[in-house]
Amino acid sequence: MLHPQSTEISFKLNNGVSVPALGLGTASPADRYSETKEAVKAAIKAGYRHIDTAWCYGTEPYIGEALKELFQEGEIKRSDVFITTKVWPVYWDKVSESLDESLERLGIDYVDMFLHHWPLCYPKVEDLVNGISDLSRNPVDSMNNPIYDPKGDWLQTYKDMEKIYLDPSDHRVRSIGVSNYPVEYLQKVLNQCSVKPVVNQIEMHPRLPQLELNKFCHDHDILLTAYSPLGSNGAPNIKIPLVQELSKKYGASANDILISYHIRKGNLVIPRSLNAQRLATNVGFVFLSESDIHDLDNVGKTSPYRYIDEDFAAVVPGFTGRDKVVG
Ligand SMILES: NC(=O)C1=CN([C@@H]2O[C@H](COP(=O)(O)OP(=O)(O)OC[C@H]3O[C@@H](n4cnc5c(N)ncnc54)[C@H](O)[C@@H]3O)[C@@H](O)[C@H]2O)C=CC1
Ligand SMILES: O=C1O[C@H](CO)[C@@H](O)[C@@H]1O
Repeated sequence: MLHPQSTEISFKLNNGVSVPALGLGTASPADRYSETKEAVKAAIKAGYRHIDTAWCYGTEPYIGEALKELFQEGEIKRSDVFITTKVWPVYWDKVSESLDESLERLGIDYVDMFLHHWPLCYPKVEDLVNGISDLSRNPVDSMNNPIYDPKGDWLQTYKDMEKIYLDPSDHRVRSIGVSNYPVEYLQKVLNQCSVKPVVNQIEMHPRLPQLELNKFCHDHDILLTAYSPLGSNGAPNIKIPLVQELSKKYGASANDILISYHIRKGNLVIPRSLNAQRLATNVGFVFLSESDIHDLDNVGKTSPYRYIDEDFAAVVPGFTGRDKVVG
């Protein structure tokens, strides 16, 4: 049976906006930020129409350069590409400023999706050397423990995003959503806010299948976006024996199996690569069977593994500690 490429599959967000299932991740390593420009151009030429970035990645200006050239060359127009950015916790109470900075760096006047990056609040601590907009990305005390803003209220960030989205004179965002939200936080948003998040972007792959969040989000018409689908740096998930087995069974790359796993479940997925050849070849969609999906879920069901595990996430229930994760 013939199947479309992963780049040709789209889903509908709960506000009616269409989103390509496969997006390009752009959390490039700091010493390779500038390569993001050519990666974005290569991805667009390979058929990608969805780019995931964030205020804190440092790659927005390079994505902006790529988009400018792609628009000038007539390769795509703005409405052909879905762009996501995110507000980082140092700007938990400066949502509008964060959005303006992102738009300026990206060289565009709206984003298709604007996400609350983490439900926590950092104080604004100056860091003129390694900071972002001269603020420390992850403020820590003298013992290297994360410090949080005592006046902070993570829900306020989402409420401020909601105001922007609902203001009929403000056209800067086409949809709003969240990232790294556990079920109880999503429930709080549903109880206290009027705009349902369109997505929850979370780490998800066979070693961290996130079955509880899948059920909750699908029951509430919230899409999940899988980050670190390959297992982040070095793509360790490619070596999972079952992934290798399915790769042989379907005559597809292990990368395609790991991406199709999410799309087949109706979720979005945003792998990262700076390699033009990989970007062009890893877009095959594999129509995995129900039993393949079940088996892939089982890889991490009993002993889930989280690759992105940073100290600051300790305040978000269930989101930290490699030994403590709930799949
Ligand atoms: N919302 C959030 O808190 C987070 C969001 N993200 C987003 O998700 C994206 C993807 O997650 P990442 O952690 O970047 O990791 P990933 O799981 O996409 O893996 C990236 C790694 O895989 C390598 N790779 C890519 N294709 C490969 C192939 N075919 N064979 C071998 N190696 C390959 C890359 O060189 C890189 O080292 C990010 O770039 C970012 O946009 C990532 C982390 C957290
Ligand atoms: O999006 C993100 O990327 C970094 C890790 O790559 C993480 O801190 C953040 O959630």
